[in-house]
Amino acid sequence: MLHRNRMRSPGLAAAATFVLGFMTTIALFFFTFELESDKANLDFRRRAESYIADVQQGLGDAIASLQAVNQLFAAVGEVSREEFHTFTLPLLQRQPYIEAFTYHRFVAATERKRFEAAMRRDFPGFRISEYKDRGVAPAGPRDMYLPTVYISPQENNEVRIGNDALFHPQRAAAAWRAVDSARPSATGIVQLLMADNPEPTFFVIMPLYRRDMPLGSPEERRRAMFGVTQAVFNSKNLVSKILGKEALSMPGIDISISTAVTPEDKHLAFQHHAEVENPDEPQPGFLRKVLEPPMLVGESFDVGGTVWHVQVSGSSSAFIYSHRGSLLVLLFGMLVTLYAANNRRAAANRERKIEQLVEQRTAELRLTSEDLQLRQSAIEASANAIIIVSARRPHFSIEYVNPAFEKISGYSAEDVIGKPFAPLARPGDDQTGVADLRAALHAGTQTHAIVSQTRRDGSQFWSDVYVAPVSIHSGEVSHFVITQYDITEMRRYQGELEFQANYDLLTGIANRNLLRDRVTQALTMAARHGELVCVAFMDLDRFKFVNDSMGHRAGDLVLKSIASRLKRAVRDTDTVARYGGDEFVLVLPESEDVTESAKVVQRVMQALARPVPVDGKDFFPTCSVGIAVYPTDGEDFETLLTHADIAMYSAKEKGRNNFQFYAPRMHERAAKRLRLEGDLRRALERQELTLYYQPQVDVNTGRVVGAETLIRWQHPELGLIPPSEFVALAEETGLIGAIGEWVLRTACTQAKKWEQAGLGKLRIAINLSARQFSQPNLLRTVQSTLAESGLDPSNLELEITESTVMVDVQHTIRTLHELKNIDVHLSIDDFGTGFSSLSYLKQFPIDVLKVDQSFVRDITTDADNAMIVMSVISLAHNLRLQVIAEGVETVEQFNYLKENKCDQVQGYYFSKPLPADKFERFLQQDLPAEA
Ligand SMILES: Nc1nc2c(ncn2[C@@H]2O[C@@H]3COP(=O)(O)O[C@H]4[C@@H](O)[C@H](n5cnc6c(=O)[nH]c(N)nc65)O[C@@H]4COP(=O)(O)O[C@H]3[C@H]2O)c(=O)[nH]1
Repeated sequence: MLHRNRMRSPGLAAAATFVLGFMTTIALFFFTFELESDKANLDFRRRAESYIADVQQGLGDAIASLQAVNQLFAAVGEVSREEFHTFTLPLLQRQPYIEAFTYHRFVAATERKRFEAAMRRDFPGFRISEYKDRGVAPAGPRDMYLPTVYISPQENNEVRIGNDALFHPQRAAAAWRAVDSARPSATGIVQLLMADNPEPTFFVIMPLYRRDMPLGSPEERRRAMFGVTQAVFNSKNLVSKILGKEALSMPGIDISISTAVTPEDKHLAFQHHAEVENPDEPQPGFLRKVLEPPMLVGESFDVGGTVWHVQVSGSSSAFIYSHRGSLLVLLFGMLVTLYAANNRRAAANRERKIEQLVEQRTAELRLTSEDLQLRQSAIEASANAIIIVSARRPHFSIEYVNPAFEKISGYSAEDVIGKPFAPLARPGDDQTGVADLRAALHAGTQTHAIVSQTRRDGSQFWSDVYVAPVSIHSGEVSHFVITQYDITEMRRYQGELEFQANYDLLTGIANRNLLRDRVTQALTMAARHGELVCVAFMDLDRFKFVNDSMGHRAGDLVLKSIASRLKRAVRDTDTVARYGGDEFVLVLPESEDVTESAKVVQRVMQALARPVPVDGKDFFPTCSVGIAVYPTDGEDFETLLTHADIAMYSAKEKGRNNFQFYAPRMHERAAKRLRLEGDLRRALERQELTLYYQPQVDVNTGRVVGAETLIRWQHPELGLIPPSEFVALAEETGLIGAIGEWVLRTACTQAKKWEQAGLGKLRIAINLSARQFSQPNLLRTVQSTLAESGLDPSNLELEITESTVMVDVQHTIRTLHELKNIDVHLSIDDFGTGFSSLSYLKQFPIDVLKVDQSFVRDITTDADNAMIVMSVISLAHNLRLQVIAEGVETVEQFNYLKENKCDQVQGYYFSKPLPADKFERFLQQDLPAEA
């Protein structure tokens, strides 16, 4: 990957392209350069050779002209000066590079004078001369002279006439060489002795021989010689004219011509340097020097016995001119290279960006793919139903459902794909939620609604439906994601919670919360319409006994039954509420007067009074009712309820099973009761409770056989309080448990003391409350107390009221048997007031029936009561039970009981209940106790 990235580096790619392009360009450049060089060389060589040929030709032509002059002399013999001029002047015009043609005659020293004399005819003062000190002087003496006779053009050259050619060594040499060889002979470049401007000059000399003389050898030729013709050339002009302006203006071409008579005697005949095209141009650098190898063509040829060497060389200007193509190639190549490199870099950049983009997209796609898989899995795994519906297809048809949908609705994906979303498809569905969903789908907005739906099996379920619009590409909504939360359970639970918050779970009627609401509502309405509202507080009489002795299940049954009776007994507009335990509240709104409300309450009480069958036996519920009326007894819920409660206690105090309207005075009693309750809690520890004992007398012997223990409360402020004022309170508050144990312990201990004191074996009777009797630890408590006190169990009698034993007969039988098993005496108290049946009585392992004092009270005046007492005594005896009558106050009562075989009696007739010490004295003084 790293390697690939490196290859994709735009810089490297560009560099590689540049190097490749550069090398190609350089190769092309060199290739083109080579071609150009070859061509330039070729051109140069051709041109140079052409120049050399021209020079050679020109020199040849010049010599040919001289030969023509020489031929004139050969042909004519003696040539006059005019003929010479006539002949040579056209030649000079035609070949301007020839400076002059001359004719010279060999003049021996002997002939000098004659010759000079002859010449003076045309040229006065003529003398054979020579150059000396930049001037002309008569020639010095020598054997042979070769003076100029004719010179063409003569004008301006007359001074040269008579000049001895042999005076000049090079010319002399050339003259003798020409004579000896009979060929034209050229001097090398010589310096004209007379010329102000020392131009490079050379002479070509041709010999003239006398006719008809042998010329076979140099000697013969010397003998035949009489003169020479000579052409004077200005080599610079000569070459310039031969080559012409065109050649000499050729840039980059240097021409150099030198002549040499001998290799040592070499002179420059012509020198041409190419013109510098732009003198300001910098001099060629190293590269140019390397690239511009010198081009050189040189050739030597013979001109009249002189070696002419022509050398043509190429210069830089010729190079630049020649290598324009390769430079263009180089320039163009470099431009193309740079362009290509730049393009490559841009392309590499683009490639890299594309690759990066592709990699990024690939990574994104991978992530997206993983992300999609995760989301798909999440959707599949979701516990909630997820449905995707099309926003474009008609009826918002379903495109996808997840497994949770299938599980919740019972429909498979195949069932619903392509079909409309069910709640929307159900015609006539007037649920508000469905309407909201439809509206949201049509509007392309999100919403949430709770709707009821039908499962495949037809069952209903509730779902919280969320609709969210989704757009895949454009901003247009393409789909909706519908999420369904099955809230059936939650709603049920919510319903339950709401129900629990407002209704009593056991009975299903209103609880305190709802009661408060209903009362508050009723009060608001009543205040608006000037009506009354009655609040009736009902407390079941003796229900706690039912609950404690028969168990909670039985108690619950009773409460349910009571609640349904109450519901049925009132109007729909009335409220029946369970306030707690066995307390119920009736709210009777829109009452016009209290009499009407009182009638309703009475009707309710009657409805309640019917027996409730519980575990095969009938419970006869009664209730005590307190009524508070709005606005007289209070204007708010709390006040009305408190006052109704107080009135209810008043009803209880009035013997239960009645109703009382609240009266302000009740308040005091209620307050007292409250205070008593508080004081009673502390009474035990403050030792304010005390026991009184009432003697029980054997009817036949008249002796005290036992004592009933009756509790008293020595209140520090209220004085002695009878049990009727606090035992019920102790029952209701549960204090009876501790108080009962204290009574049992104190009484047993007291009886043992009396026994130990020699007052005889008295049987101590103790009242057991219903709550005590129903307590599971009763047997253990009795056993331990007997053990602690040391009292013989047979000396302990436990009194249980008839109503208590009848609450739960099975429990009674079981408990009584347990107590009987430990040899404790058992008696049924208040017999005749309850609803005992004979069959039950037979099952109870009891010893004594205690006739309630209400029967005894009228025994002598009320035949019915007398009859009842007689029946009870008879019944008891039949069951081998003893009978004790309580509340015996008169001798008549005693006698009647005695006549009717009552076994024992108890009452004020013998003694009121006495404190222990008094009872002890009573035993000692009034009746001798049975030893
Ligand atoms: N008018 C009249 N009354 C007579 C006569 N002889 C006895 N009495 C009263 O009759 C009640 C008999 O007790 P009970 O029926 O068991 O009725 C008792 C009993 O049910 C309950 N009680 C008393 N002490 C205790 C106790 O220690 N525990 C429990 N659970 N209840 C008790 O309180 C009730 C009332 O007790 P007391 O006020 O002591 O009233 C006693 C007694 O003082 C009479 O000749 N004429």
